[in-house]
Amino acid sequence: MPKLTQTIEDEQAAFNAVVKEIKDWWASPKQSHITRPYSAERIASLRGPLPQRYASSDMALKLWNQLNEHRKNGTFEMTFGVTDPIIASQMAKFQQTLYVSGALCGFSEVSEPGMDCCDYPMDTVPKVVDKVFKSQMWHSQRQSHYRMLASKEERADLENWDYLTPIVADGDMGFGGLTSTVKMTKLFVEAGVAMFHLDDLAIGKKKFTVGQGRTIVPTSEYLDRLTSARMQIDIMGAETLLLCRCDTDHSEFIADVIDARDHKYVQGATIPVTSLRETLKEAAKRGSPNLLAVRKEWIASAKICTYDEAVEAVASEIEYKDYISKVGSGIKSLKERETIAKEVVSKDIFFDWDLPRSREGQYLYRSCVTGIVERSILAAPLGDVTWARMDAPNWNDLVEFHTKFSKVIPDRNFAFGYTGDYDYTKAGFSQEAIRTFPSDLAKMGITWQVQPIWALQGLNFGTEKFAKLWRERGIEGYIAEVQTPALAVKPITDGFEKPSYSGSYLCDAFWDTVAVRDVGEGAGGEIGEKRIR
Ligand SMILES: C[C@](O)(C(=O)O)[C@H](CC(=O)O)C(=O)O
Repeated sequence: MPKLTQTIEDEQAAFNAVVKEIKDWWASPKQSHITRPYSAERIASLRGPLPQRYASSDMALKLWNQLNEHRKNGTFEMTFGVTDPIIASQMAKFQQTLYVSGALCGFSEVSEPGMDCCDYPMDTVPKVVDKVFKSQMWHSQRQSHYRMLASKEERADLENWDYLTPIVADGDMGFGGLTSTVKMTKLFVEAGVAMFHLDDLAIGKKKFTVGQGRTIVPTSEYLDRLTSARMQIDIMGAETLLLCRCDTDHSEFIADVIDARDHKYVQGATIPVTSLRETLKEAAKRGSPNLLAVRKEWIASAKICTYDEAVEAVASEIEYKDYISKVGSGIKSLKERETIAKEVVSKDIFFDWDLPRSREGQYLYRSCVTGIVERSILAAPLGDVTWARMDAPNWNDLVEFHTKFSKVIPDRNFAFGYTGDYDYTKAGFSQEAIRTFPSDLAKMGITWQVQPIWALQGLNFGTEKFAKLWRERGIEGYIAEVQTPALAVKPITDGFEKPSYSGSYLCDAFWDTVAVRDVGEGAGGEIGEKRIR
């Protein structure tokens, strides 16, 4: 194998040039809001020798401009979840962006379908992004070819859609440890994604069906996840946007207590009882039919609360005030809180956060808007857009989150998901409030809004209706209810003068181009003047 012949000086000069290029790039307007915990030198050393150019960068810059334009004007983008290129092509007419939803991919893009538990392979969503992005390129290609077959005058009446709608994708929790997040990020960038989101949920613990809440990871692990993705984007020299999603709302558990920033939200037992784990084990042995009820009873009997609440319950009013002022607003671990309480509270405080731990080791967590704001603000400098995913459309929580966040980091672009089974009436929304909800959200800076799983309701519903029609009315029903109205749409969808959902003229053009040699001079030169066909 030949050795590289470069001198050490040349190698150093080339390295220094890359470092400078990275530093200049990070100072550019699109990058300057990001704070990295690593140096340009480190990123330069992690780069390979053949710099690549990624379409992801073009799409990210396009999305970034769209979002900032919305932010300036108080307007917003409304998109929905898609995994199918056919649906994506029609969305280009009304949506500025597309969303590749993990939940939808888990249902329809894998050989083992299932609930949104993030248990599908790590490359599932990137592969769908790749498929959809390639379809966008293909639609752009066939459209531009078709247009260039027409004269300038004719072109004015032809369809001219922007099929390159930036794709936002679901990266869930990064599908493993640091290296999985790195690999997934690489796949997303290579696939042409404009932005993807990473959340703070614990891997393998995304449950919806057992009547228990979600589990988040410690703040430090969430930040590491985002940093891993940011590092990989930087290694690739891409502009890809990172959406920092925070799923702390209504989370019931935290996977670990390694980060003191989380301690004030961890709950413990304030009565010395048998541990929850032992209690459940005993109940299972006895054949108790409802372990969830046993758990509920245990939680009530152990008087579960946070450490500060435990202090409040025992201390006098003056002692508690003293305790709170000594704790202050900085980070204080449980140990530090206990030391302060020992100093200022005359009575003993019993607090044990190990007693309520689950059999998987999770700690009980108390979610609140302040906690979500704190996490999101710590995460923000690693990403470009923020999404505090809510379990329900709670208007007060939404206002509190976005107002508090914006006081610390103004002008942020936020995302919001209209999750499929949100009950707006139950959440107190009037018909009028539902109507104005999207624009009311936009007033708080929520510029990117998505209905992630429309396909599960909308497509299912539409397919069921058509299946019934086809069974009952056959081709007569098809012609009356599908074909005739579809062909009546002007301009004809994806088809121009000759209805064709498949862009057959592009295929013809390949034949024409290759066959030019046999048909003689001139055919290939007539583009823009005269049809080849
Ligand atoms: C956005 C989401 O992550 C998805 O996979 O589409 C889901 C969607 C949903 O549950 O409606 C989520 O919000 O967690």
